[in-house]
Amino acid sequence: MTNSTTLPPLSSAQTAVSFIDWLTQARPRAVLLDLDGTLVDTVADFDVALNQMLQQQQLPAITQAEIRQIVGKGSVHLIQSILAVKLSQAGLESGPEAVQQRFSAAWDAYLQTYLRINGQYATVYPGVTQGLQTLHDAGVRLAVVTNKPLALAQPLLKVKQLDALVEFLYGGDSFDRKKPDPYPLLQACERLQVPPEHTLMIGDSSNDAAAARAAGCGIALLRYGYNHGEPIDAVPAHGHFDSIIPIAEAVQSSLLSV
Ligand SMILES: O=C(O)COP(=O)(O)O
Ligand SMILES: [Mg+2]
Repeated sequence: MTNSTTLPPLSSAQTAVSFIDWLTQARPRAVLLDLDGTLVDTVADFDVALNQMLQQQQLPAITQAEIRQIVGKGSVHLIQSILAVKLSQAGLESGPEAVQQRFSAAWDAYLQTYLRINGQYATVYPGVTQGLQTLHDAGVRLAVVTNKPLALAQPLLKVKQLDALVEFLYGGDSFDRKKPDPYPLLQACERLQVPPEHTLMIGDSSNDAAAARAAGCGIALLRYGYNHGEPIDAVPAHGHFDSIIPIAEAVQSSLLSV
């Protein structure tokens, strides 16, 4: 079997065929959804919370383009990476010890601001509400599996009125392991009582793809998200899409066909 990292990039035409093939055979009864870069464009919220923290730390500001490259591996990774980059840009010691020294104060400042503004500047991507409604109406079970901490992810889903369509949410701190580890996806499948081979993960990054692949789930990737600043079409998946709507419609059709 070919290793995922050695698979060549798939063209859109190839992935469209392989997605239909996967759907025909899997007829998915559950869909797991990533949050940042998939359901909600959260970069503008991150912008406010991170720059408030950096100002307090007397470090250089961060741009939204830089944020898009770092989001997706959880908040601890986010703060640590940004402290290292900005300490270095300021010409200060930026090794792990220097980062660790500032981490606690930076984390507190970041969370305090984020909790206050959560969802105010972030926007739900076009097609998300309609796509989730289509899946919900087709009887597909929905859950969110994000690397964002629960304390931020839960209120965000509520404020964006996406919580009614989703049965539950696992955050980056729900378990000891987070994506790209398959563990949170496997836990979600177990709770939904749908086996991974009948479950589709919809995400925006190589993290989501790796977790889904290791769990044995199908994987559909969205091109509008972050993917750590790398081109998403180079990440092997069952399909690459510009909106959740065609994904939801294809899932719905696979369940209707005999
Ligand atoms: O790292 C984060 O905070 C967000 O990650 P997500 O893309 O898994 O929602
Ligand atoms: Mg994401």
